[in-house]
Amino acid sequence: MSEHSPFTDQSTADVLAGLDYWRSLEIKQQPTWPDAAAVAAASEEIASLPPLVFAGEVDRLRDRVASAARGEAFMLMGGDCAETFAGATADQIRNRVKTLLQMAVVLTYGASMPVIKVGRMAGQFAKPRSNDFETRGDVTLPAYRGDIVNGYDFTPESRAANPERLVRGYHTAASTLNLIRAFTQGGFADLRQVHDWNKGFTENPANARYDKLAKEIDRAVRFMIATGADLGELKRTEFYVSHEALLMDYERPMTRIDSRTGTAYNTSSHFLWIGERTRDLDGAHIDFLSRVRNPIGVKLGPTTTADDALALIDKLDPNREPGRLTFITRMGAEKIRDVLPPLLEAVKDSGSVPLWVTDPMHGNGITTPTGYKTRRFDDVMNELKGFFEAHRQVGTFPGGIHVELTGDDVTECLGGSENIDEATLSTRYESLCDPRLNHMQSLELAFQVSEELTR
Ligand SMILES: O=C[C@H](O)[C@H](O)COP(=O)(O)O
Ligand SMILES: C=C(OP(=O)(O)O)C(=O)O
Repeated sequence: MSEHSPFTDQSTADVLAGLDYWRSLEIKQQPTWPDAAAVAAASEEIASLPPLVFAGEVDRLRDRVASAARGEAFMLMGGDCAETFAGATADQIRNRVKTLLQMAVVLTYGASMPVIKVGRMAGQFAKPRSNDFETRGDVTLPAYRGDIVNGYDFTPESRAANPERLVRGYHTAASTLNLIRAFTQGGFADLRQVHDWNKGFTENPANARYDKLAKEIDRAVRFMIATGADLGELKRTEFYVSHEALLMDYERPMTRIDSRTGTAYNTSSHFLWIGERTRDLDGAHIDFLSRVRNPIGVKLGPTTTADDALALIDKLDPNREPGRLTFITRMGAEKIRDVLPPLLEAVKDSGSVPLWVTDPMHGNGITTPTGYKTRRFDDVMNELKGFFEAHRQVGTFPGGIHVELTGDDVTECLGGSENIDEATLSTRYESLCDPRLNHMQSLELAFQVSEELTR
């Protein structure tokens, strides 16, 4: 079995053998399952269930990512930090899709180019953690690793990793994706309706500063409708899903050989990313994802060197395939202006054209004295601005944003036009892991990014 292989000219047996090569490598952030036989049975069951996405859709997204990397489109990726099984309700899924659609309209105007909409949804159930254990008082239990692994309740039973959750994760992803497809193809995404929702946002006096931009968008949308643009096209929209490819007992059985090409596709999602904690060059996650055809993202934190970025390109995109690789930078507002430009320079000179996306959330976490994990809206915006500045400085294209958000009126991040303060956090803090922007904060961010894009 080869250590690393290109996609072409391989027998099915070789492709399949390659998909298990990661088992011989160091692997991070996996749960300790109490019952190996039960995990094997769950993985086998998942392997027998239908794919969640079709390889042709994955190919189309790769083309879209390629166009964004060339500066001809902009990517919007967003959703929960950790999706939960209980949260896979019609209302919550609708609110998230609605928020992303609203943001996309605003960004489309700012970028004057198509926006690729990707929900961090239908599979974002596994979480990497800083510590394997959590202590409350004198009780220490395994950390919560996402609903696909264990429960959030702080009891030994709930925190034990339970392989039955793997199968439930599949079914919850399936029903979530089914509703997303219904919403985005069945009329809910109608541009005229989305535009009306956005009017609600800017009519709120708290958002008066966006009035001018909102009026310009209004004129542009009305012009488009008046030109008689294809009404069918206004009603539907392309929408993709993504999640962190973390939990191998789920990702491996969801990876199948495409009958059209004989190559491997991870059919759990259109787009998959590798997290900051699992992107070791010689580790299991990088090897496994180097062998699937999906467009792949890699998170790059503040310690990333130019050599790291170049080595990741060689490993994940040896053929320099357009749309294959996305770098999602999450440097922190204080560091991005220093750390990002040298990376952009080095990669620019390498001949490879990855899509550059900013995640302004993960480098800006703080914990309040009362114990709430939160982020300041101003820090998030500061990192976003730093991202645009760095690209302007180097002459590369700032191709997208990746944001933890929800469509609900939660109080998890500080600031924004509603001025959420520390005392308010407790009123509706629902995230089981990291804090998300709420509906209003998400739209406000879209307006500010749109302003940045029009510059
Ligand atoms: O979403 C990202 C990580 O899973 C999260 O930041 C880890 O949080 P922790 O440091 O509380 O484990
Ligand atoms: C864990 C995440 O991010 P990072 O790997 O950048 O910390 C995440 O996006 O959920």
